[in-house]
Amino acid sequence: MNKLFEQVVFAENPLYESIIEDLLQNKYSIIDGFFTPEEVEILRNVLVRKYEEDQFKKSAIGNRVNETVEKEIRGDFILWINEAETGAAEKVFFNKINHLIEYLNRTCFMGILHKEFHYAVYPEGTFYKRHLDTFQNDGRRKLSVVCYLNDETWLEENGGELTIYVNKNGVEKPIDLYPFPGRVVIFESQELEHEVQRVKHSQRLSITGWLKTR
Ligand SMILES: O=C(O)CCC(=O)C(=O)O
Ligand SMILES: [Fe+2]
Repeated sequence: MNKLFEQVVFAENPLYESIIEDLLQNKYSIIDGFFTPEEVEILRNVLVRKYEEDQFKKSAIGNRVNETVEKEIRGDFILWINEAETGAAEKVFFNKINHLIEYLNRTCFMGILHKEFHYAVYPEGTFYKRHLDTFQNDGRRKLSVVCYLNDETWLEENGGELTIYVNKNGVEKPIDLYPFPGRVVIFESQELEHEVQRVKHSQRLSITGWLKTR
């Protein structure tokens, strides 16, 4: 193949194409197995270690500058991840995320220029009431990305479903998604209200983040 042509030709990625299709049609996409069981286990171990080292803090409402802790609204504990200071496990995480971002920007001109991710732990009894992610004073949030790091023994009875409220022909329909390991849920931050149902047993582990425009 001639050199110039090689640069222009761009391999279509069926997984990413299905994500884009879902986002265009439904404003959300569910990708089971986005992270392999091995990747999930490594990320979970890092999360648990940092949590046990007390590196997490009580989540707050508002933006990073102007935040207040509201237990009635959300009860999770979070730790922001600095991409520049990541270990091996998080590098694998960001490689996958960056690859997806590159594809979105290239094929859909999405204009994702920034991202921010945090680990989250929802201890037993906690939840996150219905909200829109842009209420946190951040209109640049374009796509919300949630990656579940629970282990294989996670049961539906544990609760902690992510409920997203979709609107079909003017009728609201709640969709409950279980936080199974390896599952990633992506949705339009400005469009879809959602909540995390109360965790009834165990603790619910995840990485949540936002892909942001300028
Ligand atoms: O963990 C989830 O499923 C969603 C978390 C969430 O809505 C948030 O952190 O804004
Ligand atoms: Fe949210």
